[in-house]
Amino acid sequence: MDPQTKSQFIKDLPKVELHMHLEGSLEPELMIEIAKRNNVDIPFTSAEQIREASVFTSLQSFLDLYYLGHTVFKTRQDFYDLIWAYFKRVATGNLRHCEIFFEAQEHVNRGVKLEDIVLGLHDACVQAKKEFGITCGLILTLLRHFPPENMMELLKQAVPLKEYIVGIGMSSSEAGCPPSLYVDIFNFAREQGWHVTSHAGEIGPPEYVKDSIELLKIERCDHGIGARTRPDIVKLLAEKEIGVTMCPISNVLLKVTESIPYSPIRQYLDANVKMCFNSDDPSYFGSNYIDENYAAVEKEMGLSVREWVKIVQDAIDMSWAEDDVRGKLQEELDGVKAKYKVKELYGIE
Ligand SMILES: Nc1ncnc2[nH]cnc12
Ligand SMILES: [Zn+2]
Repeated sequence: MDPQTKSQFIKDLPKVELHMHLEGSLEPELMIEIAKRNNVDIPFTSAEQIREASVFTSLQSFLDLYYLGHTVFKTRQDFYDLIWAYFKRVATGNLRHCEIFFEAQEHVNRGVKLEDIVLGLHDACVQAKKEFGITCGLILTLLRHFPPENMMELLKQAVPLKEYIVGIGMSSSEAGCPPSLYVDIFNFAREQGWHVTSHAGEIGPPEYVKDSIELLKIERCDHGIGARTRPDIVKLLAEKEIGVTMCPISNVLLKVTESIPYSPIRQYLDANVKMCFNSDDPSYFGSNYIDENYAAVEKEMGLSVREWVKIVQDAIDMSWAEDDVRGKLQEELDGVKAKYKVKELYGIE
């Protein structure tokens, strides 16, 4: 495929995003606007200042700014506006389905009502399906910098809102927070019928990936790149079909990997680990959304057509979408394969 056709082929692929923190899509202009209308003091008066502050030396240096951004949110409308801005942006990049992390624990601990958050987000999801044909699942994401008891309290509060929440995730820094601390939390979440995933092996050691699989029984692994020095754990990911949701631009900007080719993308592809590419916190990482992550991987690594099809197929297979949505995504991927004669020219069914 010539480079121009290849780039169009990658744009045409139906995008499925499984690792995006809603609060990480807060563009600086919207942060300023919501802070003003809610009378929240933040140490910035312009979007430009926030962009200038968005240069990071580590995961923690990012989290410090990121959680400051959380403080502007108060009302149901705020959450609607935040997710709506994401939908509007990604609709232009052919996003078809997403499962989004929302970090209610920060907001509820500040006094915001969980119901306002969930219902504000849900309203926008309904509208996005109508207006853009985008489907969205909401993942209530627990934060490791709060104690497990606080996580459990939030999960219990979320039970009556169960129908609006597709799964439970866990993020924030892994430092000093091994998966073994959260066994009861994940047992409770699974008992409620929620899907479960967790950040593991972003900055944490390989054992955190293994323990998240074996103790927390995660269905997919967010980042998961920390397993790369342990072939036995990479094999476990492949054998148990635990897909990893990779975030290539995030890993480079947070100094987790030296560059995109130095992440384990090639290693995991060759080991037949399921994986997909995602944006993590697009607004804080130079407004690089999922389509820009796809383009960056192609620019740095030049994956084959076969591998690109696998990435999107894996994302569909890893998703927690209902069967009808999954069927529609499959049809769209098959349509792109037919358009580019992928079966005839590249031998992929
Ligand atoms: N990259 C990341 N790692 C852990 N927690 C996060 N929350 C938002 N982005 C995150
Ligand atoms: Zn993340």
